[in-house]
Amino acid sequence: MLTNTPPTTPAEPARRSDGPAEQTYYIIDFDSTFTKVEALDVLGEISLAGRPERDNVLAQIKAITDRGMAGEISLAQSLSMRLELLSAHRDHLPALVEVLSDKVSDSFQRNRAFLTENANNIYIVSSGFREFIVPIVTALGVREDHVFANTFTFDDKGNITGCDPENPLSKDRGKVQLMRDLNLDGDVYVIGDGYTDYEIRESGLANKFYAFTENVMRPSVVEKADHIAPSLDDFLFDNKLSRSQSYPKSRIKVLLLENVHPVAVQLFEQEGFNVEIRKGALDEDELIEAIRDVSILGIRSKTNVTRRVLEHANKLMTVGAFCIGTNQIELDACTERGIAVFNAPYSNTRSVVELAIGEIIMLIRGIVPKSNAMHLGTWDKSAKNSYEVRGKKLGLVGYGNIGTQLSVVAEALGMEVYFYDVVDKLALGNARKCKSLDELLAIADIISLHTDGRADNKNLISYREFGLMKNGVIFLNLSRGHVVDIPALVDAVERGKVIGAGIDVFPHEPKTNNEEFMSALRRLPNVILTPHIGGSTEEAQANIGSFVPGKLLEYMNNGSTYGSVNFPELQLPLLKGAHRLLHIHANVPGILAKMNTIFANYHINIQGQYLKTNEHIGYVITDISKEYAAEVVHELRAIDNTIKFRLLY
Ligand SMILES: NC(=O)c1ccc[n+]([C@@H]2O[C@H](COP(=O)([O-])OP(=O)(O)OC[C@H]3O[C@@H](n4cnc5c(N)ncnc54)[C@H](O)[C@@H]3O)[C@@H](O)[C@H]2O)c1
Ligand SMILES: O=C(O)[C@H](O)COP(=O)(O)O
Repeated sequence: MLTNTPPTTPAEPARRSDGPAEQTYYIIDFDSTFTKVEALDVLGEISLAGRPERDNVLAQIKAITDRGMAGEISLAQSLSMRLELLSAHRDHLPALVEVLSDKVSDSFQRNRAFLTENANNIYIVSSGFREFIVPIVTALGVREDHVFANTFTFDDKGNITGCDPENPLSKDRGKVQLMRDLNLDGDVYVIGDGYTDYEIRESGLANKFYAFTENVMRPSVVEKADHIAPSLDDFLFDNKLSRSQSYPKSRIKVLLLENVHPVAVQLFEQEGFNVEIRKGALDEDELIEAIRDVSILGIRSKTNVTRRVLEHANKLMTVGAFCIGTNQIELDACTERGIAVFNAPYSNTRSVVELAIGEIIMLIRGIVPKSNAMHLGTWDKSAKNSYEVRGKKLGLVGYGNIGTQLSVVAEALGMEVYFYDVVDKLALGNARKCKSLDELLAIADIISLHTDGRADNKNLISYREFGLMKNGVIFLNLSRGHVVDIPALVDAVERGKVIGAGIDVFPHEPKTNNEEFMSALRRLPNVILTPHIGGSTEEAQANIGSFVPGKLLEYMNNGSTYGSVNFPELQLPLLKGAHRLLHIHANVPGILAKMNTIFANYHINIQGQYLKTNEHIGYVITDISKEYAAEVVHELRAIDNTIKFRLLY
């Protein structure tokens, strides 16, 4: 006997645009498929809260779940073992439903329309329990009488004692039995993460089994599947069903290098992208190998995205520098290929400023040699060559985001600030502008570099520049390694021209933490060496980890390029009730006219159109009504000088 009544008449045909068969039924599992979690694990967390044995019991419950899902123990065994451990009560169920309603799989949340539009053809078949499944799935449009699951048994005090033994779903191969009883007339597609879902296909009662891997990937299940569905979008795309994503994001690869913050990984995964992470940087050849099928690349300061790399990056649409500097990316080559580049221009500014201030104080007091000596047992209490920063002249080379913020904080400590920038910048507070680099170098007691990493800045500070500085100057470089000529700095330190230096960036930096740092600066006195950590604070990395994906996702989902370092900047309205055509082309005359001629020829109603160009490319976004001939897209792609074309809906 079934715990709920199967429909007595065949389900009505669903309203689908262009589905695979006349009558197709979708059989969907609940735990770890419809929701991200196993409900009995969550019930255990609730029912065992506050008990000393909680963690131990929860681990046992999870292990039993996994063994059951992988087909290692029978379903009946798995159910009864877990229920016995749970100590759950009827009163725990509302809390369970509340937790589960927040744990609906992201791709199911996104595709509610599929669930409601096809409600007559969708069945939930689960070894879970109706008591929590029905409220969750019906809220998203599934019919209550299409939910087939177990039911709990309770004692007279309301404790959960087990499950109704009459229900076929409580038994081994229960889903197979249920599908036999349902006797659906048409194609049957099963979507699930467990072995019991595959059993339906194995028994010949389904045409296809889709292993759903958005939440868990079970190798023993995946190897049996007709298809692997990393998300519901992927399943819908595969079956040409209406869906929320024009192209399933699970088929779009994101490669994140250099240990970017986990929040970034989470943001891309939440959106359904296929994310690969690597801890270190890659050299050119390694990146060429890794980038072939990548659409979104995330790097930090050590991965060079060269023209040669880009020649192998046929799918690449956008690059995110999870840092401030973009000198490691060949921006012109990206632009020519229609690849939009974004960075995080302010997220670690404060961290660099704080390190600079800290180092200035440490260096001017000679703390590093004093501390080193103390570690060797030497007590050298003296004020010689130890100074306050108050009243000292701080010279900033580069007065951008970091330079200006350092200027403000340094003034608060009583320093006199001088700056030199190639661009005419507004002086903040009492800071004084210098007319030339030479003027600044001659005036300052402490010199700190904050220029960007453009190629022209190579060896900006070399023998001549050190020669212009005061004797006994303090020197900091937290900008880019190539800005300082290292042999000249070594010479200046050895001659006592520079009596203290703080260096965070180097012309050659190790790719990973396992490589040795090689530099002529090693072992020089009163020189603080740090491994390019100016921006490496928890706060900065978390800020960058959410800021940059925000930009990349806006570009991918909406086409907006606001904040791009190489694309014409456009902040676009959200796409509603239209299809959005994104056309990137070389900036030559007449492209917009050609596009609009195509729209006119096909009588297309334009809902909105936006154009922006820079010296290299033009970017045209056109929102059009949903009904149009497929040839329109082909013709737009074929316009001369088209670099890239994308369709969003
Ligand atoms: N050490 C780290 O971990 C770390 C962290 C963040 C940023 N950075 C680096 O710090 C530097 C500054 O960052 P920002 O955010 O202030 O950049 P920014 O672009 O806001 O400012 C750079 C300024 O330097 C000026 N400039 C360029 N070349 C110059 C020159 N030759 N002489 C004088 N001025 C020149 C520019 O006009 C600009 O005003 C960048 O190189 C960035 O990559 C390092
Ligand atoms: O450009 C930057 O923001 C800094 O150089 C920091 O780079 P990182 O992310 O590689 O530490």
